[in-house]
Amino acid sequence: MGGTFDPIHHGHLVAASEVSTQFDLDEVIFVPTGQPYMKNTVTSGEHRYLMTVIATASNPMFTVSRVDIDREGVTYTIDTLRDIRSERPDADLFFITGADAVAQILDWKDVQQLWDLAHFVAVSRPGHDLSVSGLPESEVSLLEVPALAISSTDCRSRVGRGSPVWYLVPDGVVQYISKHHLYRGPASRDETAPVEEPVSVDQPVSVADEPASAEPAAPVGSDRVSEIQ
Ligand SMILES: Nc1ncnc2c1ncn2[C@@H]1O[C@H](COP(=O)(O)OP(=O)(O)OP(=O)(O)O)[C@@H](O)[C@H]1O
Ligand SMILES: O=C(O)c1ccc[n+]([C@@H]2O[C@H](COP(=O)([O-])O)[C@@H](O)[C@H]2O)c1
Repeated sequence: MGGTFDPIHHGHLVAASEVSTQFDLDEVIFVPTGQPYMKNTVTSGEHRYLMTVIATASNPMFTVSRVDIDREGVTYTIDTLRDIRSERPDADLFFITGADAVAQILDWKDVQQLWDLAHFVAVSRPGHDLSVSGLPESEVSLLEVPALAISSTDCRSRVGRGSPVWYLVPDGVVQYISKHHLYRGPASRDETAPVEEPVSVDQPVSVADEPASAEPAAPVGSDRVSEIQ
């Protein structure tokens, strides 16, 4: 599953879990993009990679690949799939994508060659039509997944204006965002969103200031999570 993951949220995780079950996958590899195509990334690849590691650590079937963040230049899925293929020459590869992303797929780089490298699974997403016309049925499967109206844009915007992101993203990711002061600057805010309490860049933001009773216990995770946090 490729994505900017800025930050990774439960919409990504539920989609991956559903596809994994429905298609009887052995592993789901989350691949954070390097420099995403036509998208302004506000957070470094390393932060996005580590948040993805934290979010997936409790599921032994979930792994995270650095192939895109370690490759220079714009990330294209053709390169992602070639790299993953060279690491796993005998695997049947599936590429998981959401309804919004798959709507653009016919414009992706070398799209005809993409079909040879993987089978694509497009999942439903609130606010986006999954019945995209023109997609080759033999190459792209469509799957309805539980509807979670969560987006990374909204998560960044919420942090920027001091609203909680608990339960939208995994607990460890909330803690990582707070500890590393992510998404506090003006560039992270969605100017169309209602501003509840404007915060200045210097002002502490409330993700770290939830009432003690609202603070969940430390997330389940492996040693690598406590090391990187
Ligand atoms: N809530 C969701 N339900 C289903 N699929 C999703 C959901 N959120 C994201 N996806 C899919 O996951 C992949 C990675 O998404 P991405 O990292 O760009 O997150 P995003 O929430 O769309 O981010 P942003 O708001 O910054 O555009 C894309 O294929 C996207 O369509
Ligand atoms: O290959 C392309 O031309 C291409 C163009 C746009 C997006 N993608 C991939 O689609 C995935 C989801 O992208 P995004 O921007 O929604 O996070 C991610 O893995 C991107 O690298 C790929």
